[in-house]
Amino acid sequence: MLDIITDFRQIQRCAHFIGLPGVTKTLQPAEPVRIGVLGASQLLENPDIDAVYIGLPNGLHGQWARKALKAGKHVLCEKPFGANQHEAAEVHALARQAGLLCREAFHFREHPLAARLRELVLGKPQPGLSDSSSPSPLPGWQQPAASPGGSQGVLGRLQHLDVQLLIPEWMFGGPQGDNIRFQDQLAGGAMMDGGCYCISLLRLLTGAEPHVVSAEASLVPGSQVTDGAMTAQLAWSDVPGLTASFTASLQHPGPVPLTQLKVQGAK
Ligand SMILES: NC(=O)C1=CN([C@@H]2O[C@H](COP(=O)(O)OP(=O)(O)OC[C@H]3O[C@@H](n4cnc5c(N)ncnc54)[C@H](OP(=O)(O)O)[C@@H]3O)[C@@H](O)[C@H]2O)C=CC1
Ligand SMILES: O=C1OC[C@@H](O)[C@H](O)[C@H]1O
Repeated sequence: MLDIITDFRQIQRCAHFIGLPGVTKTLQPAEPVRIGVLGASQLLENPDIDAVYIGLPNGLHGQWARKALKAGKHVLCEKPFGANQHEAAEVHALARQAGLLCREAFHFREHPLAARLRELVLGKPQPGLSDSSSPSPLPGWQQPAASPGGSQGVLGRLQHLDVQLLIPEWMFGGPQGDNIRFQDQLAGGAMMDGGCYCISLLRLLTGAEPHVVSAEASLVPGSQVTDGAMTAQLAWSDVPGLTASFTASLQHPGPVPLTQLKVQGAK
């Protein structure tokens, strides 16, 4: 968050940071950033504000992204930027229609490590905000490449990728607690929390859209929809021979988080 504000300070039109009660009071940036505290609706009505960051629980992303876009604001929204496919498509369409940027906060995609990984695995540079030559009406938005078949990294033709994002139960208090990650009505669950990173990474490293072959969720006690862990097998219909798997968990028994990527190529 502070990095984002620091960046905003380089841009004249974003010199003022205005936020919600309880958020801004902990920040003490140097002049000339001016801090104000407004309610959310006032914030969206303010013509001096160009962009908003939505750091709410998952189940509220869609409705606030819609409100912000309708108010003419660019949006940086926490991941996942919709609670379901319908909501994500609606927000995406709204942003395109309005010619506004709506960016999902997968910041790992902007790190040099991600660029290097993509170069190694796919042999292609990374699309993204850094590509200022993009003619897209939404800066930084690009169609994923149709297929990774034509391009190869150091491992040769890609065969299988496996991603693990395992968070120990103690970190968020487990399903008995009140963390947003375990709330049905806030679109919680391991798939929504960590699984979306796994899919995002797989899309980044292959440049193509996977589909689900099979998936197995372990639901948290008392819920019909919130998964404590999710394992899935994926494939790519336009890339024969390429498969992937991932596991996202909020109930990892280990003492520390585990994030791991394994890539198998033909070489
Ligand atoms: N990109 C990244 O690296 C990270 C992304 N995230 C994402 O950020 C989002 C928020 O996660 P996190 O910060 O842990 O969440 P928090 O539980 O800390 O809540 C964040 C904010 O949402 C408000 N809020 C919480 N519950 C409700 C509710 N029921 N109704 C209205 N407002 C509510 C909180 O207000 P109050 O304080 O007043 O309760 C708080 O301001 C999630 O989508 C998560 O996936 C999270 C961590 C890292
Ligand atoms: O970056 C993150 O790491 C831990 C997750 O639970 C969190 O929501 C996520 O965004």
